[in-house]
Amino acid sequence: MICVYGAGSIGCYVGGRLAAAGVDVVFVGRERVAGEVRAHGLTITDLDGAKERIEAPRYETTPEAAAGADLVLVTVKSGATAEAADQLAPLLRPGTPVVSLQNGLRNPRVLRAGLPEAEVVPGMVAFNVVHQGEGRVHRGTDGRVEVQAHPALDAHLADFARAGVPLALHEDLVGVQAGKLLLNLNNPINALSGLPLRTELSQRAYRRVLARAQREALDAYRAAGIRPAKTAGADPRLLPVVLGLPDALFTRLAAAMLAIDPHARSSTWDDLEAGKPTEVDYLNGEIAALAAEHGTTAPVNERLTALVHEAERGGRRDWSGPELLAAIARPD
Ligand SMILES: NC(=O)C1=CN([C@@H]2O[C@H](COP(=O)(O)OP(=O)(O)OC[C@H]3O[C@@H](n4cnc5c(N)ncnc54)[C@H](OP(=O)(O)O)[C@@H]3O)[C@@H](O)[C@H]2O)C=CC1
Ligand SMILES: CC(C)(CO)C(=O)C(=O)O
Repeated sequence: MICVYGAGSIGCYVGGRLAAAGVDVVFVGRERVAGEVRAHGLTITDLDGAKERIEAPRYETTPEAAAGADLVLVTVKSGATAEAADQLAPLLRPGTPVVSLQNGLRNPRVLRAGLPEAEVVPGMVAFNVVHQGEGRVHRGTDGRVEVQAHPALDAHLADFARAGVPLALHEDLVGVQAGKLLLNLNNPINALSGLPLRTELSQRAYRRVLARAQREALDAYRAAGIRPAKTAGADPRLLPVVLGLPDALFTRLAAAMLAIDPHARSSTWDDLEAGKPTEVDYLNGEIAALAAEHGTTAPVNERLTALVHEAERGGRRDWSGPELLAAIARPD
């Protein structure tokens, strides 16, 4: 049995694809989602027009449903990882593979600390998923599920491939996570803009904010000896340059970056919209922390983190690009 622990957008999508392919999946999550799934089943769609239905998925709301799982996919937001590990620790057999399918850099470390007897495997989801209510989850971009190669996963690879969510294996995921984080530095910008991702990224002023956040991240990575992998098909060092191009040129040269469902938004926007704390401390906040650890600073990422915390407390979520560009240039 595969357990999806923290089944929201990503968990329902990946677990739903597996369940639709006949894999034995148990979803563990909140009553809010369980109620939807009980009433409507689970419907999985994507930007290519695919649609799958799971009439009666097994969606449970207590940790005990994870007991004895052969594989656990952790899909809680980063702030809930330590709690998830504490809940899973007494329930899993030693050696159970536990894959973190989360953004940021530090979740695998947190899981290892809380689950010393499990085989924790770093992973990452490169595509966007929107939870549309009534048990519907929609993949709004292309992208793969990336994981670190581990023998404990071998028995499951065929299931993921058959389900249409093949695991892309890497010898070392740190560079892949660091590359993905460069894209996730856009999460607060998107959330603060109040716009869908495609509309936001089509505007140069927002992209210039992102480019600045990425330059700080690249400096912090260099100081920390982290080599980010190719991201969105590009050398990470070129990303800020491409983002800074005028709109007409960007639209032509970086069409792949705009191949996003017109309604898709960042998971940080989802959290603000739902009135929940965001993951920003594990995204832009992680870059600020990494910079500080290595004796430099990342003021743009610090400022974006602070603005998202203000938004969590009811602050503005309708920043225009030029306003945001001015705000990151200004000290607090
Ligand atoms: N959504 C997206 O497009 C993408 C997201 N990601 C990453 O994937 C990860 C998951 O994101 P996403 O699916 O959007 O998050 P969601 O908030 O949609 O889903 C996580 C779910 O887990 C629940 N949860 C939290 N703690 C527990 C617990 N201890 N036991 C059971 N359930 C729990 C949450 O409930 P509650 O909210 O009540 O705490 C929530 O329903 C994040 O790291 C995110 O950054 C990566 C790529 C794209
Ligand atoms: C796919 C992407 C980059 C979309 O913003 C994401 O990871 C998120 O929303 O958290």
